[in-house]
Amino acid sequence: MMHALADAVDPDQLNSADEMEERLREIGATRYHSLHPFHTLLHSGKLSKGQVQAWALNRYYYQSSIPIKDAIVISRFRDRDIRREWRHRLDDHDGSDGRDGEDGQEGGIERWLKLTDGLGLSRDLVTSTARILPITRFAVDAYVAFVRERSPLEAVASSLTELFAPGIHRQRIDGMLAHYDFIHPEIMTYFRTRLHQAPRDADFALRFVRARARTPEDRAAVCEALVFKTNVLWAQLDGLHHAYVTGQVPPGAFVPEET
Ligand SMILES: O=C(O)c1cc(C(=O)O)c2c(n1)C(=O)C(=O)c1cc(C(=O)O)[nH]c1-2
Repeated sequence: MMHALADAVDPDQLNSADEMEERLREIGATRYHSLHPFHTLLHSGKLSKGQVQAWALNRYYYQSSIPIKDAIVISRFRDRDIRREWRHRLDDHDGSDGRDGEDGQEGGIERWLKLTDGLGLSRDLVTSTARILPITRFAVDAYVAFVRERSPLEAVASSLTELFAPGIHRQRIDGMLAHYDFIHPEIMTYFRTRLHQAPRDADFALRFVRARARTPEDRAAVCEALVFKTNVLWAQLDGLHHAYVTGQVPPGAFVPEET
C-alpha cells in the first residue's frame, strides 16, 4: 500500500495528461470510500435505524460545507469563465429563489434534510451540527481549509472524488431501498439528482486538471490532492464506524434512542 501511494505521486511516472488520469483512476479504485466497511454495512441493510440516523446527521455537515468550499474555490480565480462554470455548484446545493424570472429550484441541502426528516431527526438537531462527531468536523474543515490554502489547481483537483461518486450513489439507492423498511423513494431524491450532477462536475474538473497541470510536479500535486480528499472521506467513515459500530460514542455526540 505504501508503495502504491508513493507511485501515485511520483512525478517521474506522470509525463502526460493520460498518465495522470490513469493514476487518478487508480487512486479512486484503491482509496475511494466505497471500499469502507461502514458503507458495506449501510448499503447491505446491516445497520439499525439509529446507526443510519448517525450517518445522515454527520453527513449533513459535509453537505452544508460543500457550498462554502465551492464559494472559496470560486474566489481563487480571476478568470470569469471558470467562476461562471463553477457557480452552478452553489445553486445545486443551495437551490435558487426564483428571482429574475427563473423558476425557483430546491437544492441539495434541502433534499438532504428530506432524508433526515424521513429518518425522524428534527431539523434543529441536524442544522445546529452540535451533535456531530469531532472527527467529522475536523475532516470536513480540513477540506475547506485545503481549497483556501493550496493552489487553485489543487483546489479543483480535490473535487475529483466525484468521478467515482455515481457508482456509490447507485449502490446506495438500490441497497437502502431494498434493505430498510424506513427508507422510501422520496427520501432518496438527493442521490438520484446527484447521478446527473456529479458526472457533469467531475468532467469539467478532469478536463481542467488535464489542461492546467503542465509539468510532472503539477500532475503529482493533482494526484496528491485526490489522495488527500479520499482521506477526508475515509476518516469520516472511520469516525462513524468507531463511534456507532465497534467502539463508543464520544462525549457530546448524538446517541441513537433505540438499540
Ligand atoms: O455520497 C457520496 O459518496 C458522495 C461523495 C462525494 C465525494 O466523492 O466527494 C460527494 C458527494 N457524495 C456529494 O453528494 C456531493 O455533492 C459532493 C460534492 C463534492 C465536492 O468535493 O465538491 N463531493 C461530493
